[in-house]
Amino acid sequence: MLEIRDLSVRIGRHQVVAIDELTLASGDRMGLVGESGSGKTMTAMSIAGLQPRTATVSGSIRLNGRELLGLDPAAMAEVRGTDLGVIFQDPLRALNPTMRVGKQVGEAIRLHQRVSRRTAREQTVELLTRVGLDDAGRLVGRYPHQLSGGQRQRVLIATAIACEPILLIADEPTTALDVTVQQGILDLLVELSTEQGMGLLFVSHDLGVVRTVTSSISVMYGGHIAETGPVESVIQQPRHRYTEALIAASPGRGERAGPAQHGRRFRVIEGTVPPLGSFPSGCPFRGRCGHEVPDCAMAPPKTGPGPHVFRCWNPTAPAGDEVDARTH
Ligand SMILES: Nc1ncnc2c1ncn2[C@@H]1O[C@H](COP(=O)(O)OP(=O)(O)OP(=O)(O)O)[C@@H](O)[C@H]1O
Repeated sequence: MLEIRDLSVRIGRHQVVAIDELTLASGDRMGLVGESGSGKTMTAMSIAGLQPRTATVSGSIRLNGRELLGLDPAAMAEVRGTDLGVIFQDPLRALNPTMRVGKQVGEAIRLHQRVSRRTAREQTVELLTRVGLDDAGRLVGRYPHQLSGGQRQRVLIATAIACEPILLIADEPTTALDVTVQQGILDLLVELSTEQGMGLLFVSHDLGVVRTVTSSISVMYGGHIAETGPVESVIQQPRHRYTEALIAASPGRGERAGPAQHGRRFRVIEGTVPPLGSFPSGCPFRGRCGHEVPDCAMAPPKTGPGPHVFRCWNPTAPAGDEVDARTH
């Protein structure tokens, strides 16, 4: 459904994206992960034709066989109103502050279907209810600033899926939201993708979040794709040194951070190990910490030889080692 080949994005003399190949099958959900500045957003924006004016994009981006690169802005806007939906981190910026939310969603519906304003209004309420907004009938009359962050993101999702796109690009859609509403939005994206057979390209720096949403991961590093694969095999057996470092930097080895880890215990052990990448994947201290859990979350060191301090998630750790995960 999405086929990217030889994609290059340059800003001035600086090449910020260089992707040989990236593909997504119909209805699949892929996470695009990587540290800040690795080129995730620039890749996502280039697919949607929303890259900065100063950027030069070349190569090939095909959506359902149709080449997107080279389309004029009007044609690209039409693609965004039909086959492609886009949602961003900051819904307040993406929504029109001067227009009631009902009208914004209604316009997105009317872009796609020739229906009367009245029908569009009815469909708007249905759509807002579908994205989990209770009392949609009342919310339609509000302006974006009169909604909470979570409600705004749901409105933006409703706008993006109004045209029943075949691909939804979601760039850090929950990063700006309170942790208590994040999971609801993530669940909604998975649900919509499954129900509508909609592909999802989910951009995030947070492996834990990606793990709960997507089935595959592409790891970006310095504008390149370092590796691609099913989400669990990339996390459990990273092939690229950079992926290992990204996992190490992620709390609980890709597990969700925040309340989900609250109350879990870990032991801190120290030791010297060879430089990153030169020991086999898995825990170099397996056995020494006194437990053998199947998914030992021992994180490899970030760089160089030790000594390194390891945090070992260990559900059977003795009472004395109990630590609140959130404070570490
Ligand atoms: N408008 C811009 N003008 C010039 N350079 C830019 C612009 N936007 C991004 N860049 C550069 O392009 C590179 C890739 O940026 P991009 O925003 O795609 O990274 P990212 O992986 O999405 O990071 P983050 O997670 O912080 O959003 C970086 O080197 C960044 O400095």
